[in-house]
Amino acid sequence: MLPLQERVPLKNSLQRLSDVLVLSLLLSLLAYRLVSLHRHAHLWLIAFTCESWFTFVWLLYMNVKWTRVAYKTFPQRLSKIYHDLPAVDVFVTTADPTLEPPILTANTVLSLLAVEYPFHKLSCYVSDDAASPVTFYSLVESAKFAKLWVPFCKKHNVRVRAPSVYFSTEPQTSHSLSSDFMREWRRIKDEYEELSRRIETANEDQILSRVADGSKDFLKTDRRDHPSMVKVIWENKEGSEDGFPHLIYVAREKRPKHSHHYKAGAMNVLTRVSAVMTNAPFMLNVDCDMFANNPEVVLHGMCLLLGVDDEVFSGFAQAPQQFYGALNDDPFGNQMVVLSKKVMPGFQGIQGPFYAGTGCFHRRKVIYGSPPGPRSIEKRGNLSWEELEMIYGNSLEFVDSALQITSDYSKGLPANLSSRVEAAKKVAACAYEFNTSWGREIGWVYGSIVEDLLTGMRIHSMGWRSISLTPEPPAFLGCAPTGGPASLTQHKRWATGLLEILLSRRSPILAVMKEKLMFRQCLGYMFFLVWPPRSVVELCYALLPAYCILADSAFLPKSSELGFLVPMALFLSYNVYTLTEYLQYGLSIRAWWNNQRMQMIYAQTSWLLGFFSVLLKILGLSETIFEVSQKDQSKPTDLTGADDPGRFTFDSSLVFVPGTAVVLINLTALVVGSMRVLWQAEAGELGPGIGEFVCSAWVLLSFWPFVKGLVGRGRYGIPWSVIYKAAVPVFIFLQMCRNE
Ligand SMILES: O=c1ccn([C@@H]2O[C@H](COP(=O)(O)OP(=O)(O)O[C@H]3O[C@H](CO)[C@@H](O)[C@H](O)[C@H]3O)[C@@H](O)[C@H]2O)c(=O)[nH]1
Ligand SMILES: [Mn+2]
Repeated sequence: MLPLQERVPLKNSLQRLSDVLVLSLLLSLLAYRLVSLHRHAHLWLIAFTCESWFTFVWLLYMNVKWTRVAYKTFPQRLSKIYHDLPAVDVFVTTADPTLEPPILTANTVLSLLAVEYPFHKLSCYVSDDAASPVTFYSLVESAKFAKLWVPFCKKHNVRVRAPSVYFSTEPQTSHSLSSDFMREWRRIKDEYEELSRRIETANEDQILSRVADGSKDFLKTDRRDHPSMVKVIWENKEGSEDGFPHLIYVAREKRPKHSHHYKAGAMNVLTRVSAVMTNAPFMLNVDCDMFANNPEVVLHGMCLLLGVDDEVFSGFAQAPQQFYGALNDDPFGNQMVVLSKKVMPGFQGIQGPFYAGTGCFHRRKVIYGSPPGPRSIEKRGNLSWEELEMIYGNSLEFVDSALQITSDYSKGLPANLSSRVEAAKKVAACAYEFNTSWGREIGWVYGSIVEDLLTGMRIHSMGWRSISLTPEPPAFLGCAPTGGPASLTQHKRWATGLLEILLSRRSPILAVMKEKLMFRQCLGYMFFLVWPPRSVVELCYALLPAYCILADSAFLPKSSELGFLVPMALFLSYNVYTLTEYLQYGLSIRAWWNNQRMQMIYAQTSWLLGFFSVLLKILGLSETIFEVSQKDQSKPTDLTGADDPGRFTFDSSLVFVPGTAVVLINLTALVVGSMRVLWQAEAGELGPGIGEFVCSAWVLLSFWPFVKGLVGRGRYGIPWSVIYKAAVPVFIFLQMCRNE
């Protein structure tokens, strides 16, 4: 029997050699500092501490990349082996109709309804945390359009099944001969344009008065205070020949007094609602902006989940996050190309990729806490009702569905969805999870706003491995945030959530000791989890050169000394090495530079704020919140020259304060330093040398968007309120330099 998947170890020798080269230079630098420590003051010690930390982070990064593996999948073999493919429940989450335009969600849903898979085996559930009638309306309208769209895609084997993307270009020439096709294409395009016009112009009042069917529940809904709503928008009746998957709208109950756990809470509700309605053994989850870019994506996913000798190897199958309509040269350093090409395969060589929150196929039983191996045929059936209720909550329908899943025995899908709506509403209620295992041993794990990493880590800690889904063309494509505020806020949220994980009782350090998390996988997770503390070290190191210039001292050897060669070689080889990584994947030098400098900016602004927000949480002064990213639909072509989408923008958020301070300090240092060089012919023995000046200039160059922000206008300029706030730390810093 032909295998459904193939494991491909990737060649690594050159990369390992370069990794070791950089590591040995780091170690040489540390050694040099140690032997010359006696000659220098406390600055040498600070530098040594920071550099030890960088060496540690480099080791973490090396560990992740050391053994890289990829998987190939062969979906065309699937139908020869399985006559009856398993059911898959598909989840889409949305939370805010202004930040996440409903037309985007509609496109994601349409792309999923049209995938190549037996359609009576798929059901699509949309969770709307805004309980927005506009989102509901747009799904109702999309379902009508799907009646044309899905058959069209299947008949003509359309490659990209998100209509907005498909219709953004003319059809490929192979079709253009047939006038029938062109007529149909135009008709459907017109229909789509009409659909998007209606969705984009829809306003709440209008909808509430127009859509009589099903929208009356939305009257008087406050998004923070309403009962649960579950609406079957489209039920794919048994036996129909050409149809498309079920489409169900879910808005979980929200009450101001009850914590709703953001996305993790939404995922748990989707898990339960789908369990009582269709109970598929597999689940696929995507964010509202992540459309299915490869129509065979579910088949590829099944190759990884079904095609393994032992299920333990694929607890879940994760596709890397990739982006659509991305700006040229990655100006905000968030397209994650190197991450998905280097780091994902690296994790694959250990215990498997981390769960990234979107583009992931899960085994339902894993989400329910079943361990791998023969023990997974669990005896939960022998538990008493009270015990089951303590685990799963008090819904008979849900417990029944969960027992089927954990015993690997499914009765199949219930015939009539509408009859399950009441049960579904019950499991979508706020109070359902009280005194149950939800959010701990069952479902998406609570306690961090980076719920994805945390949940994936729990799965790895149970001993499961995961597997990466990398079909060609890419499985899913989404939107990367653009502009300063959105990009920095996203990183701030991540840093906050990562520190929450690091400090929680689910920290990987504990999991490696007490559970089945592999040691190298733990180090892999640590590579991300150390972001927030890393911010402090990076900020400190970035201020060292300016400090030395202002206080007339040095933290680097003089250019005349032999020791100078070590940091210089390190600086050059590190940059050349990372640059070749970018060139290797066909990215530009600019993309490399943008990523280098954004990395520095994120570290010293977003991660730093993330670090402090967790401190405030620990002190009980504030809660951490999930700030949803703005999804931009604008394509680079829509924009005129006047409005450059790649240009860094600002607002009055606190996240801009540390960056502004860093820039002001380095500007002052460079001005003061150059004046001193001009006036004072002899440089002091202990004063700053070329090294300090280059480093300070390098920091300034990395923060160039902020330098431009100091003189920019409107949203391209740093607001005065931010500059005033930044002036305080700048002033303190300058005082410290003088007291030296
Ligand atoms: O209360 C909430 C908040 C968010 N979301 C959804 O969560 C998804 C991700 O939100 P987004 O603002 O796009 O965050 P990103 O930073 O782009 O998301 C990445 O990081 C998140 C963790 O911080 C993961 O949940 C995501 O899957 C992952 O793509 C979106 O579909 C939202 O609609 C909810 O359903 N409820
Ligand atoms: Mn997103």
